[in-house]
Amino acid sequence: MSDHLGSSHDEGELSDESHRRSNRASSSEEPKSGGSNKVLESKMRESILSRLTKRKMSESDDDTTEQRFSIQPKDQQKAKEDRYREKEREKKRERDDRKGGREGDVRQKDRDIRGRHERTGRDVKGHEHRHHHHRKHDGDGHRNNRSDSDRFSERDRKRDDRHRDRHRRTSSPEDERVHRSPTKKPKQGEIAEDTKLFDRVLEPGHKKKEKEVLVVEDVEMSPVEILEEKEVTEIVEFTIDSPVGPKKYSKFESDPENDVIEVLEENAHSDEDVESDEDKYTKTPDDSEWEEMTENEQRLHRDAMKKRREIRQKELIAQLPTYFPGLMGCRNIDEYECVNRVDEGTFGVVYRGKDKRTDEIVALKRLKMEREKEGFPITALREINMLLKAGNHPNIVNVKEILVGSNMDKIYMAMEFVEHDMKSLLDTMSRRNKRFSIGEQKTLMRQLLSGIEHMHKLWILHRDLKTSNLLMSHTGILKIADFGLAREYGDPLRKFTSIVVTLWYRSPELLLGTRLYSTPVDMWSVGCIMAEFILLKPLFPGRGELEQIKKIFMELGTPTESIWPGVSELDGWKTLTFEKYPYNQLRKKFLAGRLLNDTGFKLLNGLLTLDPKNRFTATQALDHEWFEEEPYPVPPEEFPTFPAKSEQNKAPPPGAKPKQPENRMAHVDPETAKLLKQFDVRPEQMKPGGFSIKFDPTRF
Ligand SMILES: Nc1ncnc2c1ncn2[C@@H]1O[C@H](COP(=O)(O)OP(=O)(O)OP(=O)(O)O)[C@@H](O)[C@H]1O
Repeated sequence: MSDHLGSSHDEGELSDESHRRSNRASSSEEPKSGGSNKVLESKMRESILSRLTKRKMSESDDDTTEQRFSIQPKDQQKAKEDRYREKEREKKRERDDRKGGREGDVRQKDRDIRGRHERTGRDVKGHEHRHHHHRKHDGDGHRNNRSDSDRFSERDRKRDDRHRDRHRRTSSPEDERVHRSPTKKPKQGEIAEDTKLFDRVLEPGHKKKEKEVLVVEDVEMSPVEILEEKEVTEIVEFTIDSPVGPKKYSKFESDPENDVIEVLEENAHSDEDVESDEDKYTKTPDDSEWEEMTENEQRLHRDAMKKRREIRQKELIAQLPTYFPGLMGCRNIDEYECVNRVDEGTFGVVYRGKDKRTDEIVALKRLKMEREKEGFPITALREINMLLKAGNHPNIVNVKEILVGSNMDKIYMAMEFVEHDMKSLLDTMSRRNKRFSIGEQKTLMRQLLSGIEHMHKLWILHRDLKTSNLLMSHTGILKIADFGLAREYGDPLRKFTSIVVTLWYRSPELLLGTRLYSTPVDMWSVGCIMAEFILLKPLFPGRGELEQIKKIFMELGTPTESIWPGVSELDGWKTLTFEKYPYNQLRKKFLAGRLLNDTGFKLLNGLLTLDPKNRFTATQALDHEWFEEEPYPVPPEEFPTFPAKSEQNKAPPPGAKPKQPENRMAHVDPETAKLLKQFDVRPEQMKPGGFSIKFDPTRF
């Protein structure tokens, strides 16, 4: 052997040189003829032999350690194969010994096989080749050793020791890190390399390492070479256990559990310096190994698998996203039937709807979304938010739910339906030359102030109080609606826009451009509304901001620093010059006390105070003596009832024949007709009482 190696070594040096030359030739020059090909072939052969020799010299004198090249002397190859067969038989006998009862059969089988081969003159190469292939693919040898150290033959141990020494000499520190099991100490009779296959699987950098695998040019696969080759780093296939049995993953397949397994294995062993008996069984055996195991080993494996499954379960649970149980889904608008359209304001269309489940009548306000390009409009969000916050009061309209339409740009707010809006009511009364009694005025004012006091206590500014945003039920209950401009305010005040509140109800400080304002802006509006309750028409119907402020100063007098400290600091005051109007002409508007007595006027004056700091708060107004004197506020239920405009387009009584329904439908465009049908609105409901139900399919 050493002779052979020595000569090979010499040859190898020469071969190396010729190999280099042949490489240059093959890379830069095309072979000119068949003769040169032969020369190249022989040079390559020499080169290979030289590499083989070098390797053998540097690594070991054991012929079984260098097995990757099949170009070997035939007798040497034969000798190896014989040794391999013998060793296999030995192992088989050991296994059979353990199995006891099966010993005789196996030996007989072994004899049979040997006899058969002798008879046929064939060696067991085919079989061994398959076996080698199998081993290469699943790291069988490693697992056999790991699962039962007794299976090591004396020879195996010696060889592994040699191999370990060699590996230590040749491998880089990084390789050592990769090959050494970070969590296990090798047991006596068990070598560290035994764990390396799975260590590589579990090693976070193993995939990277795979790329560094030495490519072995096997011209002819030898069964011996792979058995002995402990340095094979290419993991072609590995297994993970599952409750239904081992599962195989090719390295080329995506392994969904791979990452988890890595973590689990690390976790499972990180705090264990000493390998416990159980650890040996955490690696899943393949089918044949499983069959070879004793019952006890199988039980230990099952326990270990169970433990691993539990850890894996915990890991997976820890990866689940946070669940937010507070969010409820919205019902669809289909759950309601549209009875009729009530009105359209600046921010939305309001419909009268009926809950199909409960028959409850509600107001469905469709929030305007179409101008919103990015996400849910902030105005709609504010309105929902503020109403949900403040709506739990008898004088604030109550929101029942939020509904979605056919898509996300159709959002509806279902509110309690309130039959009248104050503006329409006042118009009707004015037309009919009717007025609220003083008791009724007091009732209305007390309800309004009560709702506002509640709102302000919640730090909410309405910022759009006006008669059209006040609703009145058949039972005389006033409700504040339309929180589309409502905002939460704080202390200290934040700057808000001054372009809020419908002009006629806008306070002088807003008109003069202040951005630091608070509840007094609402109280000014309340003063305007109180006057409108009495007069049945707006108090300051300006046609523009300038006219609006002028009208106010004409009635209440142009303020000075002594009347309103700080007025001269306001932007509007600085830029405009106002005519000096004499102090407070308002009383004249109320027919010198016939429409409002002195006490009532004091309240009105307190609300319409120019200086916001001196303006009445809702609580001050509620405590005003006007409410304490006669005539007292009337109970709401004694309020007169009025025909509600929003209900005027009722369906005729059941059984009544619709007048020319076909003709009416004929004038409706197909889309509107479809909607009418969908929302159960009969054609005769379309134009009653001067009301026109105009469905806009693009909006609803
Ligand atoms: N809960 C309700 N019950 C009955 N009718 C209602 C209800 N809410 C609103 N309405 C009617 O719809 C009209 C418009 O409603 P709302 O004021 O909320 O909409 P808007 O678009 O904010 O209008 P604007 O800002 O122009 O006043 C009201 O004037 C009232 O007639």
